[in-house]
Amino acid sequence: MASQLLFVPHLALIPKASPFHPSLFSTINPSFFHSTSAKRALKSSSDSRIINLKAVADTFSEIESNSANETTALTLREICQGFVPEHILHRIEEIGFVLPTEIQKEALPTLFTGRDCILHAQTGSGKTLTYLLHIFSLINPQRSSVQAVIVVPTRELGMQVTKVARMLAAKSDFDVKGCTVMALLDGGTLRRHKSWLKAEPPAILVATVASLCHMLEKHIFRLDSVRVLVLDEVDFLFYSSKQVGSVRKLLTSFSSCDKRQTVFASASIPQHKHFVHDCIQQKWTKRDVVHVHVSAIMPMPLCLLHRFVMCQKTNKHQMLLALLESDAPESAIIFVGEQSEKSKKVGNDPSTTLLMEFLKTSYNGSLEILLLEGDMNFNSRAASLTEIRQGGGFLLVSTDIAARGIDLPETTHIFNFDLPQTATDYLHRAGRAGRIPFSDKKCIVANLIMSEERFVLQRYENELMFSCEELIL
Ligand SMILES: Nc1ncnc2c1ncn2[C@@H]1O[C@H](COP(=O)(O)OP(=O)(O)OP(=O)(O)O)[C@@H](O)[C@H]1O
Repeated sequence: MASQLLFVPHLALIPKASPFHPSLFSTINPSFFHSTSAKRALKSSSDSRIINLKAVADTFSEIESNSANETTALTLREICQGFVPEHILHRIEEIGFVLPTEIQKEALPTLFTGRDCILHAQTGSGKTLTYLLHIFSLINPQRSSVQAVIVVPTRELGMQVTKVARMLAAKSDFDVKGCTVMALLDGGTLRRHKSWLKAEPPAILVATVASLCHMLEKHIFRLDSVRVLVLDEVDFLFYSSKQVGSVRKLLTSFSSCDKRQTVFASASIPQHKHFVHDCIQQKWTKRDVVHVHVSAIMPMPLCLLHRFVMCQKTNKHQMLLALLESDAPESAIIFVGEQSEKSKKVGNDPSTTLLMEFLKTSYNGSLEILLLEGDMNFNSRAASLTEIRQGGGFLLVSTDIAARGIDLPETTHIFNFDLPQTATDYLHRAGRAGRIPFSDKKCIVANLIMSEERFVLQRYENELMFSCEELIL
């Protein structure tokens, strides 16, 4: 570590509370500091005692891309060869996944050794493909049993993961037995799934916790045959009061299975050292669990530009309209806060309804206006997402239900019509944009805030190490 800091002596002058204190650099791979571009970039700022946040971010962005060019890049095929079946490798290349993202490069070799893993990397960094490729390396399609279970917090994320798994497993020209994937999600018809699980168990099960636990309690299937259990958005599952009890029970049951491997994934794992410690203590993971932490000092993707506009409660709708007109997004998600119980009780309309009505009468742009919120029935929720995925630009008004895991790569703008409740929520909402790996395209996160909320946003900026620029309309 000392040799790494030789290149950045000025960093020692930064106050300890700063997000750029040298201690934070301990997570960077040492080879990174020895690259020519890193030396050049860090040297050029060595006179300055005041590190501008944006300048450091830009420097890192440049260093990251330069150092990527300097090292000989292994392809995904080269990393997976000998582990993942040929027809899957062929399929990923057909889809266009040739180079690995950072988390794929770092985590796949560890996953292939059979060790438990925590995949901790930015939103949109390709964690789904990471754990799916590993699952395909383990599955024996000849065996009639559930061999991998992926637990997700919402039906929408479950549908998306199922779709990706099926797309990879789809038979190509190769003469191979397909690998079946079942979605066991809240709101589905469990009776049909019960018979299917018993008669012809799928190799991969993508499930929400409640539905999965129901099947386990009714002895419709057992965990014994499961080789790998993935918990996607693991911090959300643990923080959700409705789901945490079942999640703990599931992990405890799985801990007694032979030949088990447990994988956790998320872009945010608050207090991750405690989390890892707890997992080992509770035997939810083995002692040699690996925490693969990519972009540890920059949790927010650098392709996102953050802005805020000051407004009054009474002119928020007009301000949003002005932003939509000036920015002309290709596709956008507008996040609105959940309606409080108190507001429901007195019979107020939810903010989502009011905003939808406003946009339908006032917005003259070409984007299709759609709604996604928890109170809608499952069919309407699915219909909204299907419509979005059929192509064409969209303006999706949503609560935090769309904040986790949903992958709509065409999203160029995020509007926080209401500020999220926590910095973690901000990270996941913002991360619905900028989801095309290896792309140079910048996306916008715009916050509509009242003056008294400025300090809240400032707190998120400090915690997540990004900077937000004021926009005067
Ligand atoms: N190697 C790759 N090359 C190109 N694109 C990729 C690659 N791996 C994944 N992607 C694409 O990147 C996008 C984001 O991937 P994914 O949904 O897995 O992100 P994530 O890390 O799970 O994000 P989040 O934390 O927000 O859930 C997807 O559209 C996926 O198809």
